[in-house]
Amino acid sequence: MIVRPNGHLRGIYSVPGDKSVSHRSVMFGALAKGTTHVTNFLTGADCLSTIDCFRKMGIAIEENGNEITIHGKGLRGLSKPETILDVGNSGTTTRLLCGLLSGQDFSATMSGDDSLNSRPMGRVQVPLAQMGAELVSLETAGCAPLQVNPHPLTGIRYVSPVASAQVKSAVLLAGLYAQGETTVVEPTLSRNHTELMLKAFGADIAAGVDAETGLPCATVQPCAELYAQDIQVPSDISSAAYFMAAGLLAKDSCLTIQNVGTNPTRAGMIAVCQQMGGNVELRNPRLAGGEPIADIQVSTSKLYGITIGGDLIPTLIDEIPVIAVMAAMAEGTTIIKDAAELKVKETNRIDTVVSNLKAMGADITATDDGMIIHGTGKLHGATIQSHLDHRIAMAFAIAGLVAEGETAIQDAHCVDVSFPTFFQTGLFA
Ligand SMILES: O=C(O)C1=C[C@@H](OP(=O)(O)O)[C@@H](O)[C@H](O)C1
Ligand SMILES: C=C(OP(=O)(O)O)C(=O)O
Repeated sequence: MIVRPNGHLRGIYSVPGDKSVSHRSVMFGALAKGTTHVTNFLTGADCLSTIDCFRKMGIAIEENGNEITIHGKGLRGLSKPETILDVGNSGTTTRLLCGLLSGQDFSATMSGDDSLNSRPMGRVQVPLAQMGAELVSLETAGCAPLQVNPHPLTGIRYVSPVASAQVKSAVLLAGLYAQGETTVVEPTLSRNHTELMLKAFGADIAAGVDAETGLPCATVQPCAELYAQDIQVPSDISSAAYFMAAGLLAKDSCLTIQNVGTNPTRAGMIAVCQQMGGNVELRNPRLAGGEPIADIQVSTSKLYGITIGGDLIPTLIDEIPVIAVMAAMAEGTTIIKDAAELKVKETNRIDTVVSNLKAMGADITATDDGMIIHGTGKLHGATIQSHLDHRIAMAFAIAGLVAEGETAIQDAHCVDVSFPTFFQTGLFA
């Protein structure tokens, strides 16, 4: 994909449904009694992998554009898949399924693409094994392909070393099937869609502060049954982030992104844009399907470097590649720290952001847990290696909009994972 400079970005844009909520709508809908209708479902490759896995476990799912209907079979209604479950590129599918499959009375095997099969699964294997689960890495220890064998589960209190919603969700989902209650404590609060949605589906689940550590925690009780819900998926703030960056950076621009989910565990991008000096306004804030949403208006702004770390990181972890692009175009130094989790995404995003921004002329250095960017306010076109990482392809397409000359994004089709229509949205000339 060749991207050329573009400006005067004006008007109202829509981005697809939230990836995290879309995955969970299929999973919880499949485990619920009754029929779950979902609107604004993300039809990206990752969520289609989740649909495919549940079809292989006997769940009927109808697709009609971005509306889907899931004919749930109840908490113990899944059947043994006849083939390997193909989890594609999706870490969320894999790790949440690790928890959920641990509670079934059949064996199942999951495998994904090269990127997925090299990502760490020990982070869910360890707590799930403490619950009694049996998850066997078939090729490389701590990685998929993974076979999950049936075994009775006991509730645990797990103090997670990482703020990861995927780890938290895997343990809580296994907890639905365990004897006794299950608590997950995390170092800082990660996205809480599992807690909110499981509660809506009828689970006995509560979030709070752990008395012993003072850290965020969630506790789930063993569950008899979940019940079908209608779900309106908010538009994905992680996808809206590219439009926010484009609207702030491109010349003479003022654009609005509609119906974006602004759940505080996801909304760090808004705070960062404002702290960098960006004109960002939330219009018409309201609730849709239990989640806060708003229309986000941004306009061309002079940006300044800031320090981003601590509790903010889990609320914008997937947006860091595009935040790094904003930092390169800003005045002053941006320090991104406490973000070592970037190393275990679809690529090592510290490396892929740093090497690609360097190729575009930025002054950027990798650190152990993030990066330091000395903003120069300019970038030049280059050939960008996406390494098949959708966030890298999209972040650098935005860089290409404001760089001098042409930018070529290699393997740009990988945007399909979370935003299939990205290059047709009107941002690109
Ligand atoms: O739970 C989820 O839906 C997700 C959690 C995050 O991963 P971690 O929980 O591993 O940080 C995020 O990067 C991913 O895109 C989606
Ligand atoms: C990290 C991501 O997703 P996952 O972990 O589900 O592959 C992402 O979408 O940026």
